[in-house]
Amino acid sequence: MLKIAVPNKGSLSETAAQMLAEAGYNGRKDPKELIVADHANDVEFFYLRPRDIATYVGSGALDVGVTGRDLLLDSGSEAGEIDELGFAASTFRFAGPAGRFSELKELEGLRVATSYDGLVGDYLREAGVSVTLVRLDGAVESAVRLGVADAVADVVETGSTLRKQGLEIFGPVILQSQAVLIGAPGDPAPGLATLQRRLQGVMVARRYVLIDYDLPSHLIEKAVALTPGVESPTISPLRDTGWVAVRAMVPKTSTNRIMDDLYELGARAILVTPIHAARL
Ligand SMILES: Nc1ncnc2c1ncn2[C@@H]1O[C@H](COP(=O)(O)OP(=O)(O)OP(=O)(O)O)[C@@H](O)[C@H]1O
Ligand SMILES: O=P(O)(O)OC[C@H]1O[C@H](OP(=O)(O)OP(=O)(O)O)[C@H](O)[C@@H]1O
Ligand SMILES: [Mg+2]
Repeated sequence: MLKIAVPNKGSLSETAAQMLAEAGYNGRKDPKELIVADHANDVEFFYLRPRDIATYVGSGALDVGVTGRDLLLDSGSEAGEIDELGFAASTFRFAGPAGRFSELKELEGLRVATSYDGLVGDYLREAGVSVTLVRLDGAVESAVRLGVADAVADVVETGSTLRKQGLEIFGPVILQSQAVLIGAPGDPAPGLATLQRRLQGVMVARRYVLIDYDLPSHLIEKAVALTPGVESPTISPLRDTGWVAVRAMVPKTSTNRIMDDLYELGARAILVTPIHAARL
């Protein structure tokens, strides 16, 4: 059975569980459950703290896991990143009191608060800047106001937590992070390829919709440029010989723009349907 580590709490847990459910796996029903066997799919789920997942997978105790790229790098574990999972996107940045810092080297000799001391320590060592790291568990944006640090290094999504504390980002981007599937060192575990294909299917189903439309045949080339599909759009004859029906996958976020452009071009009966599941 493939042993899969899943975040039990925090910002990754809900979407990770949802993706696995959409991929056809039977996860836990009771949030107090820590280990759940899904015999039908020949996998076993281990619900663990997101920060610990890389440690378990890196040691080989578990085959694969869902965690954040930032947590993986912070752990220093030997687990490897297998696939991006397309959620929990963030950047990892330095921040200080508005207007105080403009360059990384200005941190030399100062105190930097973070929950990711492994990641930040490695980064600053590489950059040749020597600081005192203040390791905090969370809410690090308060550290400057409360006087325990001169700057912070933390996860930034919208930036609103920083702004509310009078902080602003400065210096280079430490990392672009998102949720990732990680694997134990060595040969891929049996069953891993199936898990990967299923998760990729879920990502496609979340990211794309199907668009169908009718079109005068002489406009095919122009319409196909608007909806190239993933491989190539399907074009079927209509009873009226001057027209064709076109079907293609398009990114969900551009649906309305594409519908406007198609209508403008001369397409009619433009229909959009969600994709329930996919294997490409
Ligand atoms: N606001 C956010 N936007 C996107 N990703 C985030 C956000 N906050 C945390 N993450 C990501 O979630 C992961 C951290 O998850 P974890 O559950 O440990 O922290 P948390 O959500 O902050 O929970 P906790 O309440 O324990 O601090 C990291 O990969 C991090 O990049
Ligand atoms: O840029 P923003 O959109 O404001 O999001 C970033 C914030 O979200 C997370 O905090 P979380 O709520 O997990 O609290 P924590 O700091 O205690 O982990 C993260 O640690 C940042 O503080
Ligand atoms: Mg947090």
